[in-house]
Amino acid sequence: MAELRKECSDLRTSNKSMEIMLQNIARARSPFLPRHSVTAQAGPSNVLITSPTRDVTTQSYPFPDREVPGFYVVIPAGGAGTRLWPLSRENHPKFLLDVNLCGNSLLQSTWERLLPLAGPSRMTVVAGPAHSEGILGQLPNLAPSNLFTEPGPKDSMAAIGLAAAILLRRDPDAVIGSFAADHMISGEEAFLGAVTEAVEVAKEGYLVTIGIAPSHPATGFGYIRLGDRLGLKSAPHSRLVSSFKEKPDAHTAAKYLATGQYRWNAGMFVTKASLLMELLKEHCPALHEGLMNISAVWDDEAARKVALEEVWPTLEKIPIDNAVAEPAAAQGKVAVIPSTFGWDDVGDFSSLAEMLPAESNKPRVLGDQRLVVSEQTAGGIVVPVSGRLITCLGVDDIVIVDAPDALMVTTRARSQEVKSLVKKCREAGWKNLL
Ligand SMILES: Nc1nc2c(ncn2[C@@H]2O[C@H](COP(=O)(O)OP(=O)(O)O[C@H]3O[C@H](CO)[C@@H](O)[C@H](O)[C@@H]3O)[C@@H](O)[C@H]2O)c(=O)[nH]1
Repeated sequence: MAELRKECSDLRTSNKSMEIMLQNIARARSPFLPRHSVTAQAGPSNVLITSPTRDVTTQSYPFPDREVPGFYVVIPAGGAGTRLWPLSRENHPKFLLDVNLCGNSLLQSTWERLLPLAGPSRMTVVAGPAHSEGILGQLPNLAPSNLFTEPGPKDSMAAIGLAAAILLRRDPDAVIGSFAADHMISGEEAFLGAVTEAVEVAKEGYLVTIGIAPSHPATGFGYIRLGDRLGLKSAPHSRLVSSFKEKPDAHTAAKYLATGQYRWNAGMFVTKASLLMELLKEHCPALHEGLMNISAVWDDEAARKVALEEVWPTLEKIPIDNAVAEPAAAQGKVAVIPSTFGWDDVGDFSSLAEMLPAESNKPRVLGDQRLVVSEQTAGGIVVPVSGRLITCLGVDDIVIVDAPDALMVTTRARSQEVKSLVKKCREAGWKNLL
């Protein structure tokens, strides 16, 4: 018996070491994978994904004073973030990467930031089937029943609408807040304060967004024009949204900034689930009907599978901004909480560069500084991943990303266009590297 016990113990140790070894290998391959993650390759102790005992209702909740009762977090985790290729790949999209080498992926940081408000049982994620395993591996406290798997990308309205329709059936009074899985935020207290205020305004029957103070005339974001103050005691900063302006050109963006009346749209929406579905019914009735039909059978696995197969492909592909936010703003039903926390959608290598400390006449380095030797090369960003030495001379504002299997070189000004480079690689037959 003692021998058997020792054998079991040895086996457990070797499984454990195997897991650590595999995680270390994965990390050595890419330092941009987060520190804490249980993946399918992690070996036999990978029970989190299938374990029927993964029960969030029994988990401890360490932030009782921050909790907002009845508030549900929805994290749409879509898109591959191809502008960050070759760091991001189809199997490791931006939200699963630790892009600033802080130890957490963007998804994990999003989860931790919002957990105090909702607690694990009211945290939900909407994502495609290819990423379910990665998501559950990175978020061990996410209940599998709170991961809403969509068969294919249908843009943000269908993703957020699916979560809203399911949560509405679970809790008719649910207030939901949707927050992208792959954004960076600094000033977390200000962020939590803004969301808490947004919930108060949502309870008054508004679709509420959070407006970010713009720091430069960005062309990759939507803008929100501020309207009148709402005058709510519980939400002193709240204003009506006068209108949304999606991704203006540089000239128009500069004009917006000069007025002081615009905020960036960070794609954060807080609303009663019932209001979101009413607005959807009014402005996109077919999409509303499809989502209501799917949510009606969500808890029946077989019926859900059929509904997703039959209905999902027919749904309209439309962003939440166009589907409901813009038309509802014209009806005076959208409010904004202008806020001051730092925010970025880390959309490309140029915005990643902005997050790193600058040194004069040197590129910023994301990774091991010793691997980059440069002269007269200012303003750019170098990402050494492969481990080889990278040298540059006289190439200002350059972007170099040196992954083991692909090297990407561009300029900061053109880093938004990496997306089209990825498309070109696909056409050239390099699908396995994307
Ligand atoms: N699950 C899922 N999520 C999706 C899908 N499509 C988009 N999303 C998620 O919805 C959010 C917004 O989608 P994007 O496609 O990234 O939007 P965008 O063009 O960048 O513009 C929106 O976000 C900007 C801020 O990043 C805003 O400035 C802009 O006004 C707009 O709201 C992101 O979190 C993205 O992951 C989808 O098919 N499925």
